[in-house]
Amino acid sequence: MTVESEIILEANQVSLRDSLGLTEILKKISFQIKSRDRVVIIGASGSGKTSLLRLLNRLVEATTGTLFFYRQPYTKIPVFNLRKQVVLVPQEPKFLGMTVKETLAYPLSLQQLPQSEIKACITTYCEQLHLPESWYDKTELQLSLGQRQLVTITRGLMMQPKVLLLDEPTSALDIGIATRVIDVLKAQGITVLMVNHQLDLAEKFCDRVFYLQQGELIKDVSNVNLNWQQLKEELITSEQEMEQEWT
Ligand SMILES: Nc1ncnc2c1ncn2[C@@H]1O[C@H](COP(=O)(O)OP(=O)(O)OP(=O)(O)O)[C@@H](O)[C@H]1O
Repeated sequence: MTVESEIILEANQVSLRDSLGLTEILKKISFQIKSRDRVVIIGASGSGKTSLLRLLNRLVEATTGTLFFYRQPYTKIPVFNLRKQVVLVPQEPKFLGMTVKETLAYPLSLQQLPQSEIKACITTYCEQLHLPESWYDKTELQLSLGQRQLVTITRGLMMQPKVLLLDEPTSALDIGIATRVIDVLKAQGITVLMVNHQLDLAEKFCDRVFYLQQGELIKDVSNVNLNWQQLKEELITSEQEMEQEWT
């Protein structure tokens, strides 16, 4: 087996209920993620996209079913080790009172990397993503949502994870910066699962689509079978149906 076809993540009949056990948020989801897969998760609002990423980052626990990381059940892996390798970039990043530079350095200092290496890493990745030095001493209150997103994407990449989970990472970025982010992700050959409503952008980057509907994974399509136009139309219809249900 080549490294490219190695299975990194696996979900086997995974379900998730809310904390009160009243609602089934994700229903018997199964999939395998191989090295270098670039998956976009789509679906109408409330279909479970963010919940799936949170589950994969172990911010919530599966109610039934099993998740595996390199064939090891999630429950057997210390959370800190898992989160070092399966990194989540949330939609609304928080810096917990730290400056940009401290935020970028934090995960690497937890791994006890020498300061000189951390500094070099920050410089390299900030240059690649065009994150200006003038932001280094700013706090989250001094940055826009898009700027904060760029900082947390940079931090996620700096951790060189096995899998990067991105929750609408480019929703507040202008198209030029968003495209640059996508180009860098592509160049790094990183394995990615991203929630993204901007399907035109996802089309440039992703080679696999997970389609969620009311917590069910109703489609898992890759490469040759991908018809982006059809998916866009289906998604619009699904979103309209969901809106009608709400009103
Ligand atoms: N902690 C929770 N407790 C109860 N219900 C929850 C919780 N988290 C999510 N949900 C419910 O689970 C469903 C899926 O939510 P989720 O945020 O995963 O959807 P989504 O597809 O990411 O939506 P959007 O596109 O609007 O961000 C929603 O109906 C939501 O109300």
